[in-house]
Amino acid sequence: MDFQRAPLEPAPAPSALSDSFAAAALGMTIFLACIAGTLSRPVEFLASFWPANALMLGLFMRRPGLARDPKAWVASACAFVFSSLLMGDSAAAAIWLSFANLAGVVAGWQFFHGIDRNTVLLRGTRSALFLLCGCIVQAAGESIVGFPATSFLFGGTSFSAFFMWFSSALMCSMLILPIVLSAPTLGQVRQFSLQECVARFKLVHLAPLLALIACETVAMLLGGPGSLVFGVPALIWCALRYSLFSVSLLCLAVGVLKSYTATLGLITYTPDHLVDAISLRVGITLLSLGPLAVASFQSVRNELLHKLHHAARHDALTGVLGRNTFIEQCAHWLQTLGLEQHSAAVLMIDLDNFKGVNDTHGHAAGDELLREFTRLVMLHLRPSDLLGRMGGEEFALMLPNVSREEAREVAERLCDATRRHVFTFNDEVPLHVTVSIGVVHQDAPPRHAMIEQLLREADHALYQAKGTGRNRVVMSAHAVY
Ligand SMILES: Nc1nc2c(ncn2[C@@H]2O[C@H](COP(=O)(O)OP(=O)(O)OP(=O)(O)O)[C@@H](O)[C@H]2O)c(=O)[nH]1
Repeated sequence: MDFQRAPLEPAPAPSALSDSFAAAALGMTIFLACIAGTLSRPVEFLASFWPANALMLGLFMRRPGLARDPKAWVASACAFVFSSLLMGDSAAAAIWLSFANLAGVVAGWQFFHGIDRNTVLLRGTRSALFLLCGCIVQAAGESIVGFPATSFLFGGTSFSAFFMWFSSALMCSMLILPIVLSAPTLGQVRQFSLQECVARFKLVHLAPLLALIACETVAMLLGGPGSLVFGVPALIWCALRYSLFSVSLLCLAVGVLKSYTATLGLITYTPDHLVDAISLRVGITLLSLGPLAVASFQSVRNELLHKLHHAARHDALTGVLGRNTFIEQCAHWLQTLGLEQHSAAVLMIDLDNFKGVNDTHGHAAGDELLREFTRLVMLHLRPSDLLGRMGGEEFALMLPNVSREEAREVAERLCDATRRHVFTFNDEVPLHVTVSIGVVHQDAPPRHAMIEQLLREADHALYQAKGTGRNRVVMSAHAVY
């Protein structure tokens, strides 16, 4: 499914102000990236590391609405031209080079535009392969337009100019794009809790990173052509343990390190060392492909496992705990917190004459009623309360640390709220339903108290509520010993 071709999701329509702000922010980001890239220029040749184009393409892929906004293109074009002029290029060179940069982004955007969004955002099993192809297309786009300018400006053959540009663009895209695509959203950053992170941290989590540092140190000390891949096992280990974003950052760090240490070994990124420079850049590009493929595969797998785990533990219709999970969690509470002599109440809740709803309004309406009823109940619960669907139209609720009176009050409130609530299905006739509730309360549940016993007592009370006319709460007189 992940490689199925489908248009990217349309972005929500932002306001004109936020549109302009986004375009201006993009222009400023591109400008700064261009300045940073220009600083990596060897004398009399193109920059050896140029992150601006991949950054622009990545932002477009993350926010497709931006790519459809002409203001974003104008802001980026201005950023390319002004930064080039600022760094001393002639007007003709600035315009030509900027045009080449934009041509690469257009080519990359055209490639990724029709691909399934999960695949584009590196959450598909074939994402890494699509990423490589997209980077090749982007690099080809900019180098085809830009290489005549290079040989014109800096001399050398057209052949060397093309391949120098192509290999540099390919490496930059492969190192920068995954970072932009997997970077956490603002919402995720806001949710991030440093305290939680520190609490979960174990020294063993650092092992893959330390292994990578060790491998790269040995690679630097030993040198030689094979040293390019010394870090691969450690990078794969990182890909198995860390998030895709972290792995992308590590690939960038390793790529930049390799690129830099090669210059100490006297490779220069000019046509003087054409073959070595191209070979190294393609090597770095392919080096990060493996870890990125593993990391994106891992993120797909983790997401699926999370969904599977959630589906196994929750009721598919209402989203509350399933029967087994409810019993498991209540048992856990009794075994742990119950030891500290807390009190607890268990409520069995059953909609009255639900069969009539199904018969009169249809099964779909019955389903919708169950969903809405669940939402209604949830409004009256504390975060520590547990709600589970025991089957059909029967729910169980565990209220930890409540007195007998409080438990009765909660049950009465639920009964009352259900009676008053108007259920509607697809604008049809409004419907009123009632609920019967059986409650068992226990002061200081004994250690051996079984949730099954409590449920049985609550069920017995529910049976009495049904037998005495429904739409009521019955408190069990029994306690579990
Ligand atoms: N729509 C829908 N109906 C369900 C679901 N699960 C069980 N039912 C129906 O719920 C109805 C329960 O009927 P009964 O056990 O007779 O209960 P009741 O009609 O509520 O009567 P009392 O409990 O005695 O008040 C049956 O018709 C089941 O088919 C479900 O997931 N969705």
